[in-house]
Amino acid sequence: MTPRARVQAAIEILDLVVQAARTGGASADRIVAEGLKARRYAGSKDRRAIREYIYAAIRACGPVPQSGRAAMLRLAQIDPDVAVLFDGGGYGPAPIAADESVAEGGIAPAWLERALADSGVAGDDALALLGRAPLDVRVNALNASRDTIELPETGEPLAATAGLRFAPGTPVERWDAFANGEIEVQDGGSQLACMALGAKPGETVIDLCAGAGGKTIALAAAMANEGTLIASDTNRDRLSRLAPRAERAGASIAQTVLLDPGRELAALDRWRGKADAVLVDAPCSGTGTWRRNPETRWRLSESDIAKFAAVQLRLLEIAGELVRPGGRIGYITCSLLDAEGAELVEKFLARNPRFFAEEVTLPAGVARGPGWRLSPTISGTDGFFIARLGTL
Ligand SMILES: C[S@@+](CC[C@H](N)C(=O)[O-])C[C@H]1O[C@@H](n2cnc3c(N)ncnc32)[C@H](O)[C@@H]1O
Repeated sequence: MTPRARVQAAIEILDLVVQAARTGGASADRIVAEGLKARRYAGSKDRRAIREYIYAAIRACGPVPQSGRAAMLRLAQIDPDVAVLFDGGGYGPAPIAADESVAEGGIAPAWLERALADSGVAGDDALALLGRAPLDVRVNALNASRDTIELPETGEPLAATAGLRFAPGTPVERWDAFANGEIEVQDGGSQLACMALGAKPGETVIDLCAGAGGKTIALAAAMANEGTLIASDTNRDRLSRLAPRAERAGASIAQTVLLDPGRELAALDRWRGKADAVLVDAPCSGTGTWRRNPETRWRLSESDIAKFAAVQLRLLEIAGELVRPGGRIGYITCSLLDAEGAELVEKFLARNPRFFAEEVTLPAGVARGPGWRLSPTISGTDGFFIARLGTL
């Protein structure tokens, strides 16, 4: 394919991405994968180039663009190599008309950019949310150690004690060490967030929002596979993906418990007041993960933030019911909005005087209100808010 034909293919796939963002349809990753698969004539280099054009255009637009073409025209405004391909040549995009609408630039829709700035994320800190994410792995302490593991490439040690960083695109999932459960793909920020809970061998730990178990298997490693580790979630599909991952990692103590939305405590009743530690990796707006999913910023509306905060508060209350006196809650969101982080935890603490904020001191990050902040500029990781709440 010629470069201009690649740009035109990117525009067509972007149209679907934009439409899905407006209507709550499939993720950009899925649409791009399907769009590339459908273009049988595209070779591997073409596919890579088309994908890069698509994600560069997504990153270049702040608010949701009018169309795929408007998004690509925004990219053309800042990248002359793209602009020259709008020359009317065969299979390429039509030349740019004088009065054509071009998508707006920026970090995110204006209300969201303001909310981030109000939460102390502006300028370069905000821009870095749209950078390209590195590829981090966690060496699984159940099967290997960071100091002695032998891998096909040398990774850069991270602040997280078991973390190694590789260049994006490194085929770690094809390495023997991955198949053997010696390494897991996990952002360094997620690794630090798990460390904050301080799970120990022999404890009873509940990973309340376990999803497909990324953090559960890190907790099993921290617990040296000794104790009780409950992985619960309301989403059956995600939870069903946990068992094969846990098996590969040798995380034999992980037990899954499917929760009924609205009646979560029913299935967890036997651990009420008994857990040493509860991890609440709450559903959130995901503002800290735009490096991986940049189009998700087009899917958020102002009212979503209040809805997430209500769920987060409720999940903290559930965790409060599960934790034993003297136990602790680890609260994590991959959002940098205070409404889902510092302010949310303050609200929980005001309503639950039995709990208090414990000091979080991780090897990377900075204090933020009653908790801790990680971000691409602060810690070189995805953005997170982490709090550790002790109880009397
Ligand atoms: C940020 S994700 C968790 C990611 C996971 N811990 C990991 O490390 O891969 C949030 C999870 O919360 C779950 N969730 C949403 N509402 C819930 C509820 N009421 N009770 C438990 N889990 C819930 C979602 O299904 C989702 O899997």
